Amino acid sequence: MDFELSEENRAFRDMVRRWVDTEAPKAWARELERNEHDYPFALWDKFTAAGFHGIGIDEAYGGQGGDVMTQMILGRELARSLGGLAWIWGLTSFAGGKSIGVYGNEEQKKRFLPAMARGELRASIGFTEPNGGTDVLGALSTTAERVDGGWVINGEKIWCSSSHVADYILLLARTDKNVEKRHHGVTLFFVPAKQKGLTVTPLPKLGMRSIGSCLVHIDNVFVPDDLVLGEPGRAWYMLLPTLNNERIMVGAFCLGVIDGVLEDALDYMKQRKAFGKTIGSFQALQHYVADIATWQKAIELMLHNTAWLQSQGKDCGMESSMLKVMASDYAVQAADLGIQILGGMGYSAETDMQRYWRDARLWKIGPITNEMARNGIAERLGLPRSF
Ligand SMILES: CC(C)(COP(=O)(O)OP(=O)(O)OC[C@H]1O[C@@H](n2cnc3c(N)ncnc32)[C@H](O)[C@@H]1OP(=O)(O)O)[C@@H](O)C(=O)NCCC(=O)NCCSC(=O)CCS(=O)O
Repeated sequence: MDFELSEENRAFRDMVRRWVDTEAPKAWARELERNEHDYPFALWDKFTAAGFHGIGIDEAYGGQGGDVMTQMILGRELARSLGGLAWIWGLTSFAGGKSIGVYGNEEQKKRFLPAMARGELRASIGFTEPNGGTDVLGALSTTAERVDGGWVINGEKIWCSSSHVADYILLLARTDKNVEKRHHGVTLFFVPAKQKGLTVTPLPKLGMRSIGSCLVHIDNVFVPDDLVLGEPGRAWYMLLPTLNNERIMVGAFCLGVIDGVLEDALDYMKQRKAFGKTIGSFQALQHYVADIATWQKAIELMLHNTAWLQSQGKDCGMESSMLKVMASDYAVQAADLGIQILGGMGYSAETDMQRYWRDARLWKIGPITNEMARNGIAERLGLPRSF
């Protein structure tokens, strides 16, 4: 059994780590995150220059190639400094590159993937609705009605990150109400985000401030047939690998946050003095960092295993939920301890612990609440459905 990354993956990780330290250091990330109303285009452009938007996109379509493992390495390394702003890269990679790459037809791949790889097309997600949250299917009231040459969509979506600057929204809508099960009769559309009938309103929130999470109101929006992804009515089955992929990506981001917390906590403990000693000699604080390092190791192993399962096309529904739950719970706990270790400076906007805490807190809620993810795990263990 080999627990090491391949030589190629190690070289990629080291390259990204160097890139992050020079091009996207923590102090810059702090500034970018703080500016609630300014989407960080400069960061997007740096990702473009580095070729990161092409990671996970097949070379035949202008991408850099790479599988889920490569994406996880990139996600983790970016989040070490950028925290939740790593989603600026991840969103288009997940909602765009991954989705079109997996269930787009040849014409859609040729049309969209090269532009994404070049950083010329931003994608956003429209799954969740205001009255449902995690209960994405139960709350799905956005409908698409068949018309000549396409569909007319009506409804409302919420928490659509970066929709205000997106070119396309990957949108889930009900196209058939007469179905046996509620996950039947739903369809995925790649909706142009700037078109008439779409109203996008950014919502202020606790973390990842500059990313702009939006309410999207959809009023009689026409979408032509060539922007339907996959087979109409069967979107849920297509989506499952991507939903699991998103949970794995969240695991990678949480691990990156833990890396950043541990690095900053150790630096501080080695230089800060109190009661005539460096605080790193205090046993209570040593226990804190020992716990953080233990969580880091456990999540790393789970992340690699789950990403590997998905890269092999194996079922990872339970593992991706387990990873997401454990990684987000521990990332928040780690950042909380990080604040404690830095004391007043941990609470200060001049250091990163508070930013890591605010960003990681989201991942206990989204893309699926940890409570619902645990319900799913229990169900897979053979227990009756609890909701
Ligand atoms: C919580 C839910 C799983 C509950 O779903 P339902 O009760 O409505 O449906 P189920 O009967 O449980 O499942 C239907 C069908 O799918 C299979 N399934 C479900 N989950 C998985 C999985 N993880 N991996 C593989 N297969 C799965 C299940 O076995 C059933 O299959 P059969 O028909 O029996 O064969 C669901 O509502 C859920 O997952 N909710 C979370 C949704 C989510 O992840 N949303 C993403 C939000 S991201 C967003 O909004 C944008 C954020 S951004 O930053 O812009």
